[in-house]
Amino acid sequence: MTETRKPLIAGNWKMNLNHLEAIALVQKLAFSLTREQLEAVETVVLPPFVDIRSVQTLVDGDKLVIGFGAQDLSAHPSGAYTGEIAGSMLAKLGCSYVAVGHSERRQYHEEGDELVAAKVRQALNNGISPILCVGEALDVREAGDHIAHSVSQLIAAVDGLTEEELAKVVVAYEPVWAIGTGRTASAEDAQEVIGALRQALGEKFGAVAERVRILYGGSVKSSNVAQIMAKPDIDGALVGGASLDAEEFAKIVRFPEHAGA
Ligand SMILES: O=C[C@H](O)COP(=O)(O)O
Repeated sequence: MTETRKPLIAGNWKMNLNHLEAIALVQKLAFSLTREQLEAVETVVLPPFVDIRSVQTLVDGDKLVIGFGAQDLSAHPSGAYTGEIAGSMLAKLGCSYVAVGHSERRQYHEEGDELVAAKVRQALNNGISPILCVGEALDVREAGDHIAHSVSQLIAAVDGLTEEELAKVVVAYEPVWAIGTGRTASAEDAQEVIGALRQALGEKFGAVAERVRILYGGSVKSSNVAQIMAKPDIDGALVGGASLDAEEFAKIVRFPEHAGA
């Protein structure tokens, strides 16, 4: 974490919580966090598509300083793509962020680098910041190829962007072996890869790389977030399981207060 990039904690709910449960969780979150805490650490939830309208109504109605977004979007702007959701639809709902290339999409829906790049493009075309997920599976890490693999996924997805567009992208390094397993990468392991991602962006795009926020994701909890956030290139966390519990998620957002505890 550095002074120049605002910390971002994003909760990816995955396929959990209906729209009523979504309202309850966001309300609890708003009660648990002060305006100062929410201004110090950008706090975002990524609910399932069907919850977004309800979350938008609550956030707008109560003027909450909580952002929201989606977990995926179509690579196409509109048309005959049954079941897909366009970036323009998410923008109309007030989404600020959308996860792109999550390993669960790459693994279960066979999303490759080309599709992920097209989704990044659609997000940016609609004024939404993609949270671009990259990261290696266990076999790749054991072979020692984790940096090359993650850098390659990153560069494939941002190739062709302008510097101004890149500045709006959020990157999330999520080693697949740490997702939902309770096995967190050490802060040093996360910094190693995230530092390499920033360096690769610097080599390709120049100084704007210092403005890009790069998050860590994979079994982040209130008990480990502070040590992860202490690393210089890590600007936040993409939280899965722990974001489904409002109190635990609020504790993660309050990481500056329990740093060193
Ligand atoms: O998008 C979030 C990540 O996949 C991390 O999930 P997790 O915190 O449940 O390990």
